[in-house]
Amino acid sequence: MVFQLARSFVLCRPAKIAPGALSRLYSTEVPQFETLAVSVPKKNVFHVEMNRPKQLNTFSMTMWKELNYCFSSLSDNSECRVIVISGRGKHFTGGIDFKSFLEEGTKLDDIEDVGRRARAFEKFITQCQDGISALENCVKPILSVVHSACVGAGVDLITAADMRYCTEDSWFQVKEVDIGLAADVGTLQRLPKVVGNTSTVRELIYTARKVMSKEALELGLVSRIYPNQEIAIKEVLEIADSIAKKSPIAVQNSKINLVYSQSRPNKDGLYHINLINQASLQSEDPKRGAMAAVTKSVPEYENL
Ligand SMILES: CCC/C=C/C=C/C(=O)SCCNC(=O)CCNC(=O)[C@H](O)C(C)(C)COP(=O)(O)OP(=O)(O)OC[C@H]1O[C@@H](n2cnc3c(N)ncnc32)[C@H](O)[C@@H]1OP(=O)(O)O
Repeated sequence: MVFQLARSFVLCRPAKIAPGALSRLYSTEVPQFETLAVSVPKKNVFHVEMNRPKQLNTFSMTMWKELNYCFSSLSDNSECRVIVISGRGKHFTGGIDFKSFLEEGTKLDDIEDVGRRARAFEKFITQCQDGISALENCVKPILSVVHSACVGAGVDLITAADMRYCTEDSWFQVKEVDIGLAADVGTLQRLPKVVGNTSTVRELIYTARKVMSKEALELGLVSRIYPNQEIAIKEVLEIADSIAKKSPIAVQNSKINLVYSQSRPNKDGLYHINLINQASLQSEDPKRGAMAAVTKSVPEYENL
C-alpha cells in the first residue's frame, strides 16, 4: 500500500528551516522539494530520490539545503522509521554542480575584505556540510542505493548513510583533487571509517581513480551488488521493511549510539548507551519484545 506523503508530513518538525519552506513541510498537500522526491512505498519506510535527472543529480545550492531540511524533518517524523535514498535518471550523482559552484564562488569573491570573505566562505561550506551531515544526524537508519556514477559529493553522501548497496554498473570516485579541492563535506572523515584500509582510502583520495562495483564490495564500501536499479531498490526496500518492523526505540537508540561511539573511546560509548538505556529499558518495547520471544509471536511497536 502506498501511503500519501502528506499524512506523514503533517506532524513533521524540521530542526532547521529555511524561509518559505515551512508551508511546504507543514502542508497537508504532498510536499514538493525542488531537488528531492519523497514517497512512502511501505509502511514506515520513506524513499528519498535525488530528482535532478537532467543535471545528473548534481548538487546545487538548493539541493544541499533541501537535503538538510528533508533529513532533519524525517528524523523528527514519527511515521518514518527507515529511509532509502537513491537517484533518478542515468546516474546516482555527478557530484557538485559546477555551474552552481562557480556562481557561488564568484559571488563570494566580490566581497572585498578578506576576513569578511572568509566568513562568507565558511557559511557556504557549512551549508554544504550540513546537507550531508543531516543523514548522519537523522536518527532513522538510511540505506543508500547507488547506480552508475557516484562521484565527489556522492561519496560524501553515501558515507554519511548507514548502509550502502549498489548495482553492477556502479562506480565510485573521490574526485575532489581533480577539481583542485580537498574534500570538505565528509569523505575524509567518514570514508576511512567505512573502508578501514587507510592505505587504499588515501590512494583513492590522492589519485581520484574510479572504483568499480566489484572492488567497492571487496573494500566493504558496499554491502551487496544487485543486477540493476529496479531490483536493487526492490530488495533494499525489503531490508528497510524488516528494520521498520523492529522496535523504533531499539533501532534509533542503536544508531544514536553507533554515531556517538564512532570516534570516541569504548568507555565513553558504553557510558552513553548506559545512560540511554537507563530510560529505554523502562519503555514498553523491551517488554513487548521479550514477551513475543516467549510466546513465539510477532511484536508490534508504537511509532517513536
Ligand atoms: C564546498 C563544496 C563542497 C563540495 C564539494 C564537492 C565536490 C565534488 O563533487 S567533486 C566532483 C565533481 N564532479 C565531477 O567531476 C563529475 C564530472 N562529470 C563526469 O565525470 C561525467 O559527466 C559523469 C560521469 C557524471 C556523467 O558522464 P556521462 O557520459 O553520462 O555524461 P556527460 O556527457 O559527461 O555529461 C552530460 C552533461 O552533464 C554535464 N555535467 C557533468 N557533470 C557535471 C557537473 N558536476 N556539474 C555540471 N554539469 C555537469 C556535462 O558537462 C554534460 O553537459 P553538456 O556537454 O552540456 O551536455
